[in-house]
Amino acid sequence: MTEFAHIRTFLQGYAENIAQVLGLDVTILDEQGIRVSGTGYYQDLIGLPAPEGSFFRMILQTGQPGIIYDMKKNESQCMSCKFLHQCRELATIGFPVYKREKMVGVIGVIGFSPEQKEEMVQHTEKLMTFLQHTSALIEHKLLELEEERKQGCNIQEELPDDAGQAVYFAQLIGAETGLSEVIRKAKKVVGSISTVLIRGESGTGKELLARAIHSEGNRARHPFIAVNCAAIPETLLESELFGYVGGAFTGSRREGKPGKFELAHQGTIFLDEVGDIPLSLQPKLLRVLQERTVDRVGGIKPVTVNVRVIAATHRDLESMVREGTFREDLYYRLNVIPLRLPPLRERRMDVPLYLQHFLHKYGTLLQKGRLDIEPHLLEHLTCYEWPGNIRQLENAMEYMVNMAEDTVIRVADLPEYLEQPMTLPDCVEAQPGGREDERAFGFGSLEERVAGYERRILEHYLGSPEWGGDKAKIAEELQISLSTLYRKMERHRLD
Ligand SMILES: Nc1ncnc2c1ncn2[C@@H]1O[C@H](COP(=O)(O)OP(=O)(O)OP(=O)(O)O)[C@@H](O)[C@H]1O
Repeated sequence: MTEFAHIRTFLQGYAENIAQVLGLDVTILDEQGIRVSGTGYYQDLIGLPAPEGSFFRMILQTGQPGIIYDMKKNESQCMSCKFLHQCRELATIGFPVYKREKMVGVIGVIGFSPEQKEEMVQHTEKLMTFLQHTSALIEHKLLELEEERKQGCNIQEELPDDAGQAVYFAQLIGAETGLSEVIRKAKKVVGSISTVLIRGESGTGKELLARAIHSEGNRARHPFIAVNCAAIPETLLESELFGYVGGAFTGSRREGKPGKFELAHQGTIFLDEVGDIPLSLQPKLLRVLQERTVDRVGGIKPVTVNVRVIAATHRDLESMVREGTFREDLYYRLNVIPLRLPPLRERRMDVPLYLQHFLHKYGTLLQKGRLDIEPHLLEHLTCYEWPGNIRQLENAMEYMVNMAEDTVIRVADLPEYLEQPMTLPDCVEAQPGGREDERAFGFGSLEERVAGYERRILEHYLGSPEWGGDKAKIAEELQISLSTLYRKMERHRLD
């Protein structure tokens, strides 16, 4: 774990304040060259490594502050940075951050416009002094944290690595379009203790929204603890959530262990997939929500916790209540502030924004530079249903950027399961600019279009109740052998 792991929220907040006051962009890298905070252009790249050979990496190697006015005229300083020729930075000043003489990161201010550059040239000395002070302040913060730990606040030691990962509403793509309504509501409750229930299909950004509510509220300095209730075996979930006292059961730690509610003290607990909490544990969760006290397994003394609860689920809790698999009282206790994240297919106008965002992200991460998507492919990706929502779209873009042979993403770079949108004439029709021949025949090479058509035929027969999934009969109807049918099904990943 790097030194900055526990102060990411602090660093991002600090970077944003500096950027606002100076009118320049700010970025901070940790000792491994990972961008832990950034504003403007660099905000999208938080969490990603800075390119090898870049100016800030050089500062991490030499430990010396540095200034560059016009990267392209200073190739020696930017060494072998793969991004040199796409670099839009006109002026950069970087300063190392130390903790007791050990370098732990680098902070920099950047100008992208000629006016910003001019400002930086005029005030180089002042900016350098300012960064020096900022670097000292970050060191002070790290030492303070170390001191707190020494004083026995060992809860911090147990926090997962991502507990401090700050997310801001402005970072959510779609914040000004398809998500504006839900974000408007969420912003109203950032400072409240009331329980929030986020609904939405898998991959719609429920955890990201929960993190933004935490990061922009008054608990941001304290932990955000995420628990996926569906991923933890039922037998362990109770002790994971509520902790246990020493010797509570065979194999338990002698000194006992705090549960996630205790770890989240003063911060936020995110109960993901809350609909999967077994009925047997629901009364205990209800008690925490009502009384804000936790009973450790095997314990007799309740522990008071000050925790904001944000829960999320893709399940239909109302039906579960009717069926008796989810307690009604718990449902009402959770559903105080309901927020719904719409699936991508309900906000197609946002899809191009996500495509561009992930193109930029993976273009940078995979050191491929600036990439574009063929215009008609962009249209068809916008048409696709994206059942896995943003997560699926992100993975697809990562695949396509890997496959791209030059600076343009083409049909040939699509993952196989995405060949489907090429055969969605309705969607093309719905798109302004969809050409008549595309509406009739899909798009891509002849082979790709025929394959798409074949897939639709197979899907129809295999899915139709009339044929009842009887492959021998379907093969006969299509006048192919059974083994050919299986081969084609495998090719199209149908089963
Ligand atoms: N609005 C958004 N802007 C940018 N990226 C997003 C957005 N929403 C989601 N993502 C990205 O999509 C992925 C899935 O998001 P997240 O884990 O928050 O979804 P989820 O609804 O909690 O999924 P699940 O229900 O499967 O746990 C993450 O990589 C996240 O960073």
